[in-house]
Amino acid sequence: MDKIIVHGGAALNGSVRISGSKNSALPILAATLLTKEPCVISRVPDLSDIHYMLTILSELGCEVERASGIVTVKAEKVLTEAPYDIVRKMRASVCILGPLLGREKEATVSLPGGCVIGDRPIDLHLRGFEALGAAVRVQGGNVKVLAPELKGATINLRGKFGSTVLGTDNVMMAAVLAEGTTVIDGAAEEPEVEDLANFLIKMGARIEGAGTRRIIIEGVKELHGAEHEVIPDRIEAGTFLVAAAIAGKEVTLKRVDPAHLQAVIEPLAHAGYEISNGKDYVTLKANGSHKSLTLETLPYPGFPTDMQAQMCALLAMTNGVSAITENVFPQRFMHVAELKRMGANIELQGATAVITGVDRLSGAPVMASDLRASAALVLAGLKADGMTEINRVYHIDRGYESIDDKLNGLGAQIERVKI
Ligand SMILES: CC(=O)N[C@H]1[C@@H](OP(=O)(O)OP(=O)(O)OC[C@H]2O[C@@H](n3ccc(=O)[nH]c3=O)[C@H](O)[C@@H]2O)O[C@H](CO)[C@@H](O)[C@@H]1O
Ligand SMILES: C=C(OP(=O)(O)O)C(=O)O
Repeated sequence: MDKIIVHGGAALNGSVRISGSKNSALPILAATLLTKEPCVISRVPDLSDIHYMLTILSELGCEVERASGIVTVKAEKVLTEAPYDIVRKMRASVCILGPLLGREKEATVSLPGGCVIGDRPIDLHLRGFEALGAAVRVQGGNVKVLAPELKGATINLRGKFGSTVLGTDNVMMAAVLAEGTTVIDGAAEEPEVEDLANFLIKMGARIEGAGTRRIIIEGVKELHGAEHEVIPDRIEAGTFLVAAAIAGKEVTLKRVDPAHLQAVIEPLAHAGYEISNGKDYVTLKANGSHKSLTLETLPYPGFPTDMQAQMCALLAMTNGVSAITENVFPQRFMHVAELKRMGANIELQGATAVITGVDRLSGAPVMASDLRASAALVLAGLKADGMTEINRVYHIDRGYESIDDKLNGLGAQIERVKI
């Protein structure tokens, strides 16, 4: 199990290339199950979650090849039951249900449990499958979906916390091969859903409205192979923007889509950071003094829950009193106790973190508890006095491609120690 040691105080300067999106690549790889023909996906990030997804595809019988960011999958024949040992390691494995149901009319995976960011039910996914005509059975920790035939339907995927990203992906992937028209109301509007739809359209699917709250799908008889490049990872990009705000002079993110980053750029600009962008880059200059912020996480195009922990780290070192309310996963505050161990002044009031900025944090041994919490600790360590030692780094490797090398390329002083 590796650990990361961040030596605080080094200024970040220069440019960094952002990888392809984890949260796009995962459902897109699952979607390759929808055709017997080969699919070629490029800009696939080298992450442990991607590795798990490729292992699941192999175990289901697909031929999988991977060479420097390009993955080829040929799903000539597929099994419909995913092995528990691999599925349990990654919650996003639930998104193989939709394509298997679409193609084989049945699928079984183990039910994802909750995780440290909170309860993570899949009731909305299942509601969508049932509306398409599937029977859902939960037994022995597995969920089985089964349909003699899938028929288009009107489905509302809005739950009490808003829509569901992977639920929208799952229902869309089942509906592309259903008979007739499916209307998904209350669909998630995240760019990753639109990216998946664009891939499905290249495969021959008929989909309109992805990226809006209403997606309309006309079922087709079969899909064919296609090539697709995954969109840039807006959460990795947002994380580097916040790193630049914490410890940067001038940092440019390359190969990004600035439109996807507005919810992070706007509050940073409001706080006083100088931010400019071109078609595929964003530059942040950390001149002058910066203001505290009041933020709340919301589904896209709102401020992303996947950026909340990193923003907490920045605001912990920003003068004044800030507040962040977590609406999407109200218990997603595992980073707070660890930031407090570094000297942050943060009080949790229900789902709101009230953060009183301090001048300096001090390095400490801290524990990564989930992906974005770990990223927040690395960012805090960039400016903390002394050494921050982050344990359980496997969390960070789920979602960041070489975060240590990329930050070191900007001037950070980070070591990865193999234990
Ligand atoms: C692999 C991937 O893309 N992961 C992202 C995806 O997760 P994921 O798609 O799992 O998250 P959802 O959009 O489904 O969850 C949003 C909210 O809906 C609730 N909910 C969800 C499904 C359901 O059936 N019932 C229900 O009540 C959840 O508990 C949560 O409160 O979107 C999240 C919200 O932007 C991000 O934090 C994750 O990084
Ligand atoms: C919560 C995340 O991922 P997952 O949904 O795969 O747990 C994330 O990417 O921040």
